[in-house]
Amino acid sequence: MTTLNKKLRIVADENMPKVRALFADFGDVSLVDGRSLTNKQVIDADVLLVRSVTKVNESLLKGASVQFVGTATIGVDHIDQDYLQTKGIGFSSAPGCNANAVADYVVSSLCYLHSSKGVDWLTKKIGVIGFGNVGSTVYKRLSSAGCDVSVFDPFKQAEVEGPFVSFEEIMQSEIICLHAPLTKEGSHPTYHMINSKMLSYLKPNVSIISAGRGGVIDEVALAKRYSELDEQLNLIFDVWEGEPEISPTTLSIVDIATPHIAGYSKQGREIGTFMIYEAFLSHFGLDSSKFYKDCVSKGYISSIVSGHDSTQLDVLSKIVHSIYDVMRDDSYMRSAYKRCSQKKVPFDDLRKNYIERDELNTCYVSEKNIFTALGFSCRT
Ligand SMILES: NC(=O)c1ccc[n+]([C@@H]2O[C@H](COP(=O)([O-])OP(=O)(O)OC[C@H]3O[C@@H](n4cnc5c(N)ncnc54)[C@H](O)[C@@H]3O)[C@@H](O)[C@H]2O)c1
Ligand SMILES: O=C(O)[C@H](O)[C@H](O)COP(=O)(O)O
Repeated sequence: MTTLNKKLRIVADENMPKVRALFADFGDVSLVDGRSLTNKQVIDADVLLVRSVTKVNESLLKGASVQFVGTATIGVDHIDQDYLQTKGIGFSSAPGCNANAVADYVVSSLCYLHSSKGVDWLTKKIGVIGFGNVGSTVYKRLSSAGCDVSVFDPFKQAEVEGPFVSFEEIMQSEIICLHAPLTKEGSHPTYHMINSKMLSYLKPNVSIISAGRGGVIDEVALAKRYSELDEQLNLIFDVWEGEPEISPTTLSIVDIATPHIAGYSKQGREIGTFMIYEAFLSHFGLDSSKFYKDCVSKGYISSIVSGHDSTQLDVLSKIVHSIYDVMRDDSYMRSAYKRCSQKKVPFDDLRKNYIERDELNTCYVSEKNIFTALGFSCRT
C-alpha cells in the first residue's frame, strides 16, 4: 500500500456530499463556495474538488500547486482540460454518476405531462438528443416501456448501432428529450443547436424536456416561436442559458421550471463524490479505505406493491410521483422567484438547499413490469 509522505491540502466545493468522510484521511479538507472560488483560495492546494459552478482554467489555477482536479459531475464544460493537460495536472470527472437521476427526472416529467396535460406519452413518438450515459439510459427505459423512441447523436451514430435519425427528424418528435453537452467547437457544436430554424420543424402540441445544458436551446428564438404558436408547446426546463441568472421570459413560458437539479438524486450526488475519490486514489497511487456500499445511501421507500391496473398511466404517475415529483421542485422555484429581490437571484440557494430525493431504483417491486422498465428495481 502506498502512503503519502505529507498531508494533502484539499479544497472542495461545500455542495459535495460525503467529501469530508472520503477525503479527510489524506489531509485537510477546506470547504468553499464553488461559484465564487478565487485563485487565492486554491493557490496552496494540492487537490481541487469541484462541481459544475466552478470554472477551472488558467485564471483560477495560475501559480497554484494543484496536482489533481476532480469534478463530481458528468458535464465538463466548466473545465479547461487542455490547460490541465499542459500543466500536467491530473483530472477526472464522474461519467454517468447521475444518469439514473436525470432519467428519473424525465420519467417524472412524462408523468406530469400525463397528469396535468393529459399527454398519453406511452403512445407518443419520442426523440432523444444525445446518446451518452444519460440519453442511452432514457432510451433504454422508455423503449423497454414500449414507447417508440428515436435518437440523434452524430458521434455515436458513427460508432454504435441504434435507432438513429436526422436532426430534422428528431425535431418532429412529439416529445423531445435533450441530453447533449454544451460544446462550442468541433464538427457538431451544440451551442444554440435548437435555433429558430430547428424550432420551425416542431409539431403542434410538442413537449420538450431540457435537462442537458443551458445554451443548447436559443431561448430568444424559443420565446419567439412560443408567441407565434396557436397550439400548445409544453416546456420542461431544468437547465438555463446564463445560470444562475435566468431569463424571466423563459421562466414565464415554461410549464415546469427547476434549478438544474435533474441530476440531484441523493445517490447520484454521492456516487459523483465516490467516483472522484477513486480517481484521486488512482492518481496518487493510494489504496481504497472506503467502499461504495458505505458511501451510497439506500432509499427511504424500499418497496411498493403494484396491482394489476398499475399499467394505467394515472396509477403509474401517482406511484412515480410518490418517489419523485418534478412539480414539487417547480413550485419551490416559482415561489422563490416570486419572493426574491432583483439583487439576489435564488437559483444557487435552491440548489444548495435542495431536499434530498431518492432514485427510483432504490425502490423495489415484486416482478418485472412497466415499473422496472422505467427504473424501479425488481426483487427477483
Ligand atoms: N441537468 C442535470 O442535472 C444534468 C445531469 C447530468 C448531465 N447533464 C448534462 O447532460 C449531458 C449529457 O450527459 P451524459 O452523461 O449522457 O454525457 P455523455 O458524455 O455520456 O454523452 C453525451 C453524448 O452527447 C453526444 N453529443 C455531442 N454533441 C452532440 C450533438 N451536437 N448532437 C447530439 N448529440 C451530441 C455525444 O456524442 C455523447 O454521446 C452532460 O454533458 C451534461 O452537460 C445535466
Ligand atoms: O453535469 C452534471 O453532472 C450535472 O449537471 C450536475 O448535477 C450539476 O450539478 P452541480 O455540479 O452544478 O452541483
